[in-house]
Amino acid sequence: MKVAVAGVGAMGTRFALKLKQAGNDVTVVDGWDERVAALKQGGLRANLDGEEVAVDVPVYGQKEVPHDLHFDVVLFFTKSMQLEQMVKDMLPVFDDDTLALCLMNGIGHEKTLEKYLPKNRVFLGNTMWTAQMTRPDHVLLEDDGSCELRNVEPGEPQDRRAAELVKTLDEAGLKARLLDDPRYSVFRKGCVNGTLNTLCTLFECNLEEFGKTSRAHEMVVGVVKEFAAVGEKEGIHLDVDEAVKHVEDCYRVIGAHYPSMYQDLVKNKRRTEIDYINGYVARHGKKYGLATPLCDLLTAELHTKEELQNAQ
Ligand SMILES: NC(=O)C1=CN([C@@H]2O[C@H](COP(=O)(O)OP(=O)(O)OC[C@H]3O[C@@H](n4cnc5c(N)ncnc54)[C@H](OP(=O)(O)O)[C@@H]3O)[C@@H](O)[C@H]2O)C=CC1
Ligand SMILES: CC(C)(CO)C(=O)C(=O)O
Repeated sequence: MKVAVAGVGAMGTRFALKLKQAGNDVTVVDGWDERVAALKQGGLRANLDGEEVAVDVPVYGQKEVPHDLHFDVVLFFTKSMQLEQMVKDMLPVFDDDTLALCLMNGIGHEKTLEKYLPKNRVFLGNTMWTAQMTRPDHVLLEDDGSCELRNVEPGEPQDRRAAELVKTLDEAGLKARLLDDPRYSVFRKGCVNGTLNTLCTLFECNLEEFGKTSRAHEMVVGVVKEFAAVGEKEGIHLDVDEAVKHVEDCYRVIGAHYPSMYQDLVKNKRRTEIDYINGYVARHGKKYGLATPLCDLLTAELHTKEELQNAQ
């Protein structure tokens, strides 16, 4: 499959590397100049499950992608606030049959994609893999994970193409699964990020350390209930007990991981994706007349921490 990975930080590198190693034709695109220069010089370099690997792929800066390239799929892995600009910059390479796949954290990304692309070419999901930039030229890829996706609009040929995408990702060792409802999956993943990313960033700890604290369960249940209430208004009937279990399973499966939001703010002094996670629930709760006190407070606290850290 001909794949462009648009946004090749930590997670984009995991997907690009694995897809390339499995024999796909992979091109990478990024907007961070230092990263692009490092990729052009040394390729995709990572510690992948304890082994140092370096793989050469075509690399383009976000503003210099040749318009005559063709891809079967563009896989978006920017930060949420960078997605819209990346979609606009990648539009010239979209042919009539190019698919857009977004597995990023955050709720509502399909709306951004649908502003620029026909709905039947928008594919959505999420990933439970972990990844971390160690330097602009190197990524750490450890832990077990998975990913899941589906076309947002049911029908052919997109149902068939979703199955093809899942097969390609799965054959690359990315443990892919075809979803029934991608928006359900995004809300369910939102529960993981709205609890673990946000709270581990505030408390500056990893998942396992947070999970061992005495009030962790109470906080997780409270936040998940707010995601479920907003989801309900948007036609998503989240199973709260199952979503809480999904969150709490992370303490065991990827306990040593510091969530991507922690990496952004605590490690790199970067702005976070909070407005697309708890912030989404807080904003939409207001719109639907629902009280979401925990998400309101967590969003305000994260922004305050960004301000105190002078995050860029
Ligand atoms: N990492 C993880 O474990 C997981 C990540 N995800 C999701 O995947 C998507 C992509 O995230 P991820 O791969 O973690 O992103 P990264 O943290 O690797 O970075 C993405 C962008 O942030 C900027 N940036 C990051 N670090 C630095 C730095 N040290 N100095 C300067 N700029 C920096 C760059 O963009 P620019 O310079 O243009 O601002 C870069 O292209 C997100 O939606 C995330 O939530 C999902 C599951 C797990
Ligand atoms: C790996 C996981 C699930 C941890 O919350 C994540 O999505 C992240 O780090 O952003």
